[in-house]
Amino acid sequence: MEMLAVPAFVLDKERRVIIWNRACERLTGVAAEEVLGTRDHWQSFYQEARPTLADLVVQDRGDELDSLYPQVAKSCHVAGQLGAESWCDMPRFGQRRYLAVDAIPILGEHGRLEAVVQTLRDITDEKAAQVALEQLATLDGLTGLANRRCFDNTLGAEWSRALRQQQPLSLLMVDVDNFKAYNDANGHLGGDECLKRIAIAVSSEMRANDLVARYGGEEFAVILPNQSLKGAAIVAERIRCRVERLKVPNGRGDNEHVTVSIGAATAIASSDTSACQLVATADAALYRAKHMGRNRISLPATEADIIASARPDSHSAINAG
Ligand SMILES: Nc1nc2c(ncn2[C@@H]2O[C@H](COP(=O)(O)OP(=O)(O)OP(=O)(O)O)[C@@H](O)[C@H]2O)c(=O)[nH]1
Repeated sequence: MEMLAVPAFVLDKERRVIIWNRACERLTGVAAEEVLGTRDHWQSFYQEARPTLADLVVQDRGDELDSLYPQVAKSCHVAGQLGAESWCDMPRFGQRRYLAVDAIPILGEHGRLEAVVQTLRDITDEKAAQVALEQLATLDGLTGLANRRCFDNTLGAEWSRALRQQQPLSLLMVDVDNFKAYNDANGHLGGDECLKRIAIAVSSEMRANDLVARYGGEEFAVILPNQSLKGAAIVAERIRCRVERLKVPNGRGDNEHVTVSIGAATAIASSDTSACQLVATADAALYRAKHMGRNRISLPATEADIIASARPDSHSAINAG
C-alpha cells in the first residue's frame, strides 16, 4: 500500500488514519506523520469540515452520498463500497483539483468492518477538457454568445425557478433592422462583423444573472430573471441606445446607422402558462416595433398585461418607445 502508485489512505473503524501512502502525500502535500493516528484527514482535501467517502463507509452513512457529492456519486450497496467525483480544495496547494474517489470496506471475521481504504485519482485535466467541450457546445460560433440550444435550456430552467419562487421573468427579442440591405451593401462577411459588434454591445448591458443568446440569424434573445416589465423596458432601451451609439453606417444614406428593434415580455410563471408563450409574446411585440417604424422598443402597457402576456388567449396592449 505504501509504495502503491495510486494515492490511498486507510481509516480504522474509529475513523483514525492508519495508512497514508507516498502517492497520497504527493497528491495532498500533507506528510503521513501529520495525519497518522488523527481524524484530520479531511483537512487535506477541504477548507471546511466534511466527511470523506471513507468516513461515510465507516459510519454507514451511504445514504448521504448524493447530497455530499452531487456531481457524480455511485454506491455499490452489496459490497458497501462508495464511489464519487468532486472538486476538492486541496488547501496545502491552494488550488482546486477534481478527484475521483473510491472507498472500499475491509471486513474481518463475521463480516465485521475492520477498516476502509480510500483511493483517489486526480482527473482535473479530463474534467477541464470536458467542461471546455460542454462550453463549446453551448456557444454560437460567430458571436461567442450562448447558442439557441443553451437559450432553450436556460429559459426552461428560469421558467421553473420563476414558478417556484413566484418571481417575474422577462424576455427581450432583439432584431437588427434592415439587415438584408446591410448584407447587400457590405457583403456577408461585413454582415458577420456587424453582428459581432452588436453582440458585444448587447452583452455589455447585461447583469451577471442575465443571459444573452443568438436566437438565430440577426436576432438575439435576452433572458432577464426576476426582472419586472419596467426593469426590462429600461434594459431594452439601454440596448437600443447602445447599438445606435455604435454608429455603424448602414449604407442607406449619410448619418444612417444600424439600429435594432426590441420586443419585451414579462410573465409571472404559472402552471397553465409556458415559456413558449413568453417567447411568442416577446416576438409579437418585436413584430409591432418593426411595424411601427423600427429602432424602437415595444412592450405591454399595463400591469395586467404583465401577467396576461404569457397567456395564449391574450392580446397585450402595446406601448412603443
Ligand atoms: N452576414 C450575416 N447575415 C445573416 C446571418 N444570419 C442571417 N443573416 C441575414 O439577415 C437578413 C435578415 O433579413 P430579413 O429577415 O429580411 O430582415 P431585415 O432585412 O433585417 O429587415 P427587418 O428585420 O424587417 O428590419 C438576411 O439577409 C439574412 O441573410 C449571418 O449569420 N450573417
